[in-house]
Amino acid sequence: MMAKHLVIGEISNGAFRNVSFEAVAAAKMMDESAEVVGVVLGESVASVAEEMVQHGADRVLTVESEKLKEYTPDGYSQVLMEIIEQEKPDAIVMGHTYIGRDIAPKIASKLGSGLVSDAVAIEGGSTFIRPIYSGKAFEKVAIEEGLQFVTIRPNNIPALEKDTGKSGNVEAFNVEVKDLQTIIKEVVRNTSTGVDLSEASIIVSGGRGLKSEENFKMLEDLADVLNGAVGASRGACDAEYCDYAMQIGQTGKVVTPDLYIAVGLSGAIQHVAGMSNSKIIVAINKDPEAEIFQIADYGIVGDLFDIVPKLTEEFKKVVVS
Ligand SMILES: Cc1cc2nc3c(=O)[nH]c(=O)nc-3n(C[C@H](O)[C@H](O)[C@H](O)COP(=O)(O)OP(=O)(O)OC[C@H]3O[C@@H](n4cnc5c(N)ncnc54)[C@H](O)[C@@H]3O)c2cc1C
Repeated sequence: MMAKHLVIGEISNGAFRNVSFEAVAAAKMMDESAEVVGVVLGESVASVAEEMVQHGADRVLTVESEKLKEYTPDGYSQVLMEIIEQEKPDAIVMGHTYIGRDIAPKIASKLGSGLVSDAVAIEGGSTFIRPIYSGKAFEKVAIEEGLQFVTIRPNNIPALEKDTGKSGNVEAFNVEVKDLQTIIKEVVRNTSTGVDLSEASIIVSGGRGLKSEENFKMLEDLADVLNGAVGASRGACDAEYCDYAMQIGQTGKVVTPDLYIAVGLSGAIQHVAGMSNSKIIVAINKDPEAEIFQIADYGIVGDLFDIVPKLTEEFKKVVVS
């Protein structure tokens, strides 16, 4: 019998987070012949749900309710449990985002299943590779029987190419959302650029070497040219040069962009824990002994106040936006 893989999509600001499509690709990698069923919860999500089909899902179930406008653990777990009970999937895949990190263990415990969290690659369909010890090592976890429940780290498993010719196969799943124990009254979004840090393919990250909040603008200019996002070390956040929402590291966000440009930050172990799996790391630091150079693919030793504006100007000449 054909296996069924449920992929829980995520909407942010009215559009899918890219990890939703990466999760569809992961579900296919786990079993190419499986039926992949997308799930989207939210207030008015039916209009965008088709995009999951265009990225490889066979069909998509939507649940629309004012109560699901913002993520709440009780609202989501109640609805997802009903869908899981009805659909009886062989696997569940979702992003290792703040929602995935919160809801996946709750649902796994309700189902009495295991959970592989934060997978960055899949081998042979049922062996998952995940970082351990703050990214210093990787472990392989094989699921031998029962439900395969996995969260995947954004930006690691490539999404399938979008086929805009595909359409249909979006169904409303009827479920009454019970009264919530948590009511979200307001969401204050505090990000420096339009690009989501955890999904950005290019990140320009600054440290205490920037010396002031005004100087951080320099990084925004560089990030804008590259269509990237701006991140920071905790040193920069503690010094109030930028908001803690931008902190990368052990106690901040974990990122895996294609390009990470570390500017005026020393490369403390707690910072490296959040960015060492970036595909290419470029470090700019005036101290040739700075630890960041030990993990950098390319290093520029010099004064960031000279180098960053020059880089921005040079990239402006070659980057076609
Ligand atoms: C429990 C715990 C959790 C932590 N979690 C995190 C975390 O999640 N993320 C994190 O980042 N940190 C974290 N830290 C803090 C971490 O240990 C470091 O203190 C912090 O990362 C240092 O920030 P920094 O590199 O910006 O500052 P510094 O270490 O002060 O480095 C500044 C760098 O800028 C360079 N510089 C100065 N001026 C210039 C210039 N003009 N041009 C070029 N280079 C220049 C200097 O050479 C230096 O290397 C944590 C610490 C603890 C104890």
